[in-house]
Amino acid sequence: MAINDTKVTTAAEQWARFAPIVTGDDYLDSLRNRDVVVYLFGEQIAEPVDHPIIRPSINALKMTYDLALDEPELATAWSALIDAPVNRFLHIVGSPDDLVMKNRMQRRLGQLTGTCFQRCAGLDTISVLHSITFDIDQKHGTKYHERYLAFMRHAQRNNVIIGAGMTDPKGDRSKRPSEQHDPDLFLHVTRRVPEGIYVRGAKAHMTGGLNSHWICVMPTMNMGQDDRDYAVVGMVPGDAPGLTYIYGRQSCDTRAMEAGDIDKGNARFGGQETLVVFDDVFIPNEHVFMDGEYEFAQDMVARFTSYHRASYVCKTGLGDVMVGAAAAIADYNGAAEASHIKDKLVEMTHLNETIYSSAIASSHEAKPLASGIYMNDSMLANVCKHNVTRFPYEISRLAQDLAGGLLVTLPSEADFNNDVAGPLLEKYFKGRGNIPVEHRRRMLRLIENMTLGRNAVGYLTESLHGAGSPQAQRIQILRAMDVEKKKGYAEDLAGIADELQ
Ligand SMILES: Cc1cc2nc3c(=O)[nH]c(=O)nc-3n(C[C@H](O)[C@H](O)[C@H](O)COP(=O)(O)OP(=O)(O)OC[C@H]3O[C@@H](n4cnc5c(N)ncnc54)[C@H](O)[C@@H]3O)c2cc1C
Repeated sequence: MAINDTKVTTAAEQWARFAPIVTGDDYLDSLRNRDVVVYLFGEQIAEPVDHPIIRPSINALKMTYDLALDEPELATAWSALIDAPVNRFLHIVGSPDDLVMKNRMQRRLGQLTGTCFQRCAGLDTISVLHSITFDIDQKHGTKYHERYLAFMRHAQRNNVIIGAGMTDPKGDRSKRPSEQHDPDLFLHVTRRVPEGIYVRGAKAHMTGGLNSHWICVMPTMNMGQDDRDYAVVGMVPGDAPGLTYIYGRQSCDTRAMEAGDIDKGNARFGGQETLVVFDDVFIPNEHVFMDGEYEFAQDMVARFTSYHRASYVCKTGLGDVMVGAAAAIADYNGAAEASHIKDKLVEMTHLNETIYSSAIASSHEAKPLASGIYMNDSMLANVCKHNVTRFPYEISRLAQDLAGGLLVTLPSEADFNNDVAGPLLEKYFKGRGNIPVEHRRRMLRLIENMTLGRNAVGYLTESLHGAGSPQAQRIQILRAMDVEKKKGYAEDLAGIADELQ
């Protein structure tokens, strides 16, 4: 691939194009008329904001702005950096309480949207950058922390969304970045000029990338000396020249193109993942926060996962919706009073609250780092995320149990609107008492949406792989579990003297 001579722009020029966002509608406006290259179903999309498949994902992010106005005590915080209140998704965590409040807000947004609202990875990125830039400066005498704070002042004043581009395509998993057959399988620096750097490669599965104002690129794994050019962290505007977004398909996504809103299951809200390709994208020095300090990549990933694995508490908000949906459909079916139904709702709640408790505990147990920021307890954050890789699947199984087979055999909205088929369906799909058939259909479609359809991405598979596949948590738990110390407790109580060992 030839090197693009994309125009060198300064950080000031990049920020000059932003206007402060206050309301959810301001946010929608901020995404309009951007010069972004987006492919979906083999076509370039002129205006993503108005596309029926994309719009629900934008609505979910919009909710993070709406909530800040509706429930400011939950979704805003005071920023010492600009001496003003800021959206909690841009707040630099100064205490364990900040992390607890963040978790509460995440659960609330899960309840309101029933999907991934796409802003947590960005928040966790700005948290980890605070301490990593500080630590690199301490060792190398660089100026990354100052640059980071300057970026954050702009970000907070303009109330922007930052997406996290950590996961590279990775090619052959057994090989390091510098060993891949194609050097672009991990994002890397291709050129350094006095004003900044150029990066090439791609970031995979990027949540809300297209809906973000900035994308932070950062390493996805530990790096060695030969991987120097891959050890790069920088902020790229979401509409930077050289970026191409290729939209990820979701199960049942074309239902968003159909008439009517019932078969969509959750017509208003959805998630979004894209492959984001960087074709020699320029990053001005002011927005470069790591360039070649490969020995910090491992710490950066470990700290990011400490924050981000606790952020999966958001799935408890979706779990609340699932418990509610399961209880409602049992009620509509006339089975709500059965003892096994109540017991299954108890089981779902128990699983959901177990996730919540590990996340909240991890935040309460947060400790300060050298830069002054607080970080979640890593063991408990990993336990939280590991629970999330399993419990939503069991919660979904129980919701499907209570829903009955109609969950997957219910005819289409078009058939319900048909003059002949419609009345037959109304007659034969009547449930309990005066509950309208439409209520039953809507609740079944919501459960379908979250366990088999578009939002199963956010509730199930993202729960499995997002922030690292299950094995990544087991490795962290293994590292931190200190079995030798625990053997000591047991041997002490068992009366096994040192001299016998
Ligand atoms: C819905 C969704 C949203 C996401 N959002 C974001 C985002 O916003 N930003 C972002 O940066 N990332 C995001 N991710 C990416 C996520 O972090 C990765 O999916 C995750 O780290 C796993 O990587 P992978 O998908 O490449 O799977 P793979 O690496 O291919 O893993 C597949 C399996 O192979 C195993 N495996 C992989 N490598 C090895 C090895 N070397 N040795 C032994 N076993 C191995 C894994 O344990 C796993 O079981 C998202 C993912 C999903 C599904």
